[in-house]
Amino acid sequence: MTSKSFSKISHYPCLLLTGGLYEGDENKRLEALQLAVELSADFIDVELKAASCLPTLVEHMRNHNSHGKIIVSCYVDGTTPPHEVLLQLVELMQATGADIIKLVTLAADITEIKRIFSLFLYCQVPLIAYSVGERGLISQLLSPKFGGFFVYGSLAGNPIPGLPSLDSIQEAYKLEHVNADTKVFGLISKPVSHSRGPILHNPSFKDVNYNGIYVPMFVDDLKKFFSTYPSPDFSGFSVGIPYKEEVLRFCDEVHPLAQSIGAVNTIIRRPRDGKLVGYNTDCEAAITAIEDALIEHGCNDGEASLGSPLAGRLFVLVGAGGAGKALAFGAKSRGARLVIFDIDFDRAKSLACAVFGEAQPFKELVNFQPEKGAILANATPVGMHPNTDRIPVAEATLEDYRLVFDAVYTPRRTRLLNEADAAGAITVAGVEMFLRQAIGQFNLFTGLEAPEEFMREIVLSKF
Ligand SMILES: O=C1C[C@@](O)(C(=O)O)C[C@@H](O)[C@@H]1O
Repeated sequence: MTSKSFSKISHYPCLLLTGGLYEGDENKRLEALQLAVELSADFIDVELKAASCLPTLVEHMRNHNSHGKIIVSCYVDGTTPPHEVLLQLVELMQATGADIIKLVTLAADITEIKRIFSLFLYCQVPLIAYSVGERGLISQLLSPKFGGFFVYGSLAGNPIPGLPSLDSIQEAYKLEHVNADTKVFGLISKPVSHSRGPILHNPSFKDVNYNGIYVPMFVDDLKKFFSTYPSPDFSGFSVGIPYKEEVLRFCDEVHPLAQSIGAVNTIIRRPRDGKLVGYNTDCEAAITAIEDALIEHGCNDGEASLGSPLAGRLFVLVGAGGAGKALAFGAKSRGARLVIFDIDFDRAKSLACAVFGEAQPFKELVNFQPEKGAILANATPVGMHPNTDRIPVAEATLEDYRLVFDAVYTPRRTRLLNEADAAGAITVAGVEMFLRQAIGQFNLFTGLEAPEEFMREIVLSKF
């Protein structure tokens, strides 16, 4: 059976079974493994390619009264093979007599990971299975939920794409608490590794004793993603760049505020019917952060009697994408007057039209001189890590703004905020919006009240 299934597998065109990086002599390899036995190793990892040495190794273990376990491992080069091929490979590895088997693939798309998760149902010995690469990260982070035997992490100072760091396994993801009942939440974005969401949401779940995990999901194709992971295990999502607008099409229902904004940053899978319901928590997050800062600085004069310190003020918005739309609708709802700039003038015009504002060509931004007391809001990624020396407006124009807000939150203090500060403006950092939108998401994800002080503490100490 073994040789037959091996020949079937090796005929799969993309399946190259590599034997790790070892290129030396097989006897030397066996000697090293035997030495591991003599040193009382708990686990001894043997490449599938070298599995013919197992009888000798097992004999050696018996002679040394070893209680170590043998892991037979295999790295599949290329993209994750089809389900049947993976199953045959698992069978082949089981047939070596391994105590534990370990299968590693390279994920070209996050949807491939479903095939990895399904292996845990079939394998008769403990299984370690994961995909490396940024798109494969959930295979490791969710493996304790689906039945994986071990999670591998990379050492500090030596990051490996797709392997979580050992620190994050404990500190951020708290994988020791993940089990079959854990509800999965994730940030759908591309790129995704910049997000601080996991550092904030996971400890907050723990703080209120909620059995959930929040993971980065590098998604290339929304349609494929939602059709591959329709299970109630995947209970909710944050939505990041570039998907906040496109994702509306995949929601069964959209909250009226998100619908009028035309952008969703939060999705809940409604437990009673499995429907995906979209919300926007960015809007209130950004606008209340700006309002609170104005009030704190005594700027609730003039038309503030209308209910908001933004009422009647000029609100200059740079960027008319997902975050920009949320800011524009929020500012409009508070009675501000909007001027909108976007590199795509048509996009600026259509947003301006929706909020009864004015669109101006992007090239005018460098010379745009606002009236005194205006608000400037950056909703573009300009200035975001790693391009931290960039600034979306000319510095000379900053002195007339009363308040400058930057939606970018990595770094915490952007060049725009530093320059605005120097020019005497009140500044509101993107982390404040990030924190508030996350609090809104937490409430929707869990149905519980978010531990706001605890979350603020994390933002202050870890961001
Ligand atoms: O814009 C953001 C930031 C975010 O995408 C992140 O990077 O964690 C998460 C989203 O919920 C939020 O709307």
